[in-house]
Amino acid sequence: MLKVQEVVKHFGGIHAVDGVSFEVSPGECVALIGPNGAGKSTCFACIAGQYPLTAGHILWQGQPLEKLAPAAHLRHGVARTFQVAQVFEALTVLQNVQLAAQASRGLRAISAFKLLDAQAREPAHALLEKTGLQALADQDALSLPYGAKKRLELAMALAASPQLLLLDEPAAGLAEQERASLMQLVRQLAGQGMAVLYTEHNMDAVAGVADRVLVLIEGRLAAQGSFEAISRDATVRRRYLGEGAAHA
Ligand SMILES: Nc1ncnc2c1ncn2[C@@H]1O[C@H](COP(=O)(O)OP(=O)(O)OP(=O)(O)O)[C@@H](O)[C@H]1O
Repeated sequence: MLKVQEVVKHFGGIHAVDGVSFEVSPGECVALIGPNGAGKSTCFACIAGQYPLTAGHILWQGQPLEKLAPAAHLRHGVARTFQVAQVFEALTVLQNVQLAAQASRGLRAISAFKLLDAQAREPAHALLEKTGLQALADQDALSLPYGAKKRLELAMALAASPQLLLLDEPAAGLAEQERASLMQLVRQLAGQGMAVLYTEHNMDAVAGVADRVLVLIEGRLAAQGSFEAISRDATVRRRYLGEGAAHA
């Protein structure tokens, strides 16, 4: 289980995250939403180990995650994706996933590339199958359409066999059809027992996908519950989802 306990992150005088606590259990798909500047990215970055905390704790399976470097997260079953998909454009789709699988076993990237081996091929093919990329296995990542690049980044994250998956705006930049099918995949991953936490601006990627929605406003958790429940919440309606509220 992921336990975020009273997390505070200040940048000088800016209280980006101001005492946030929540938990994500295995098998649960949780969305972190809120207006621009609410602290979503900062909160997410704290969990992913990008920033030292001003105060509070982040525990994963009882381990203090905030004490681990981001690179060590994979070894503890925590993988992430980025808002703008990050893949190796000079490699094929299959090679990207092979490399990710090997890197997650602790091989340095440069030596891992030289060692792209048959051993990692089968699991990599299975991941391409799972993420709907099998037909593109031998295509250079450079020439992939953006939706496929987002899928590839997800396949690379899955190559580490994570138990906690952190997705930074998985639906950003995707057309409606691509978004729906990617979020269906995300839902399936949680259904298979993974703990999934994602930030999102697009409510189509939250409604019917997230088991629970956390709403951040001004660095604090303003509401949490099902999408239906938070949609009815007076504060959330006034500050984010409701009539006249500005949201992207
Ligand atoms: N590295 C930083 N240095 C200084 N201030 C920062 C930094 N990162 C974020 N902030 C500030 O912290 C606050 C929260 O920003 P954050 O990016 O976490 O919000 P967000 O909810 O992710 O917004 P958006 O939806 O627009 O991405 C904002 O006031 C922002 O300007």
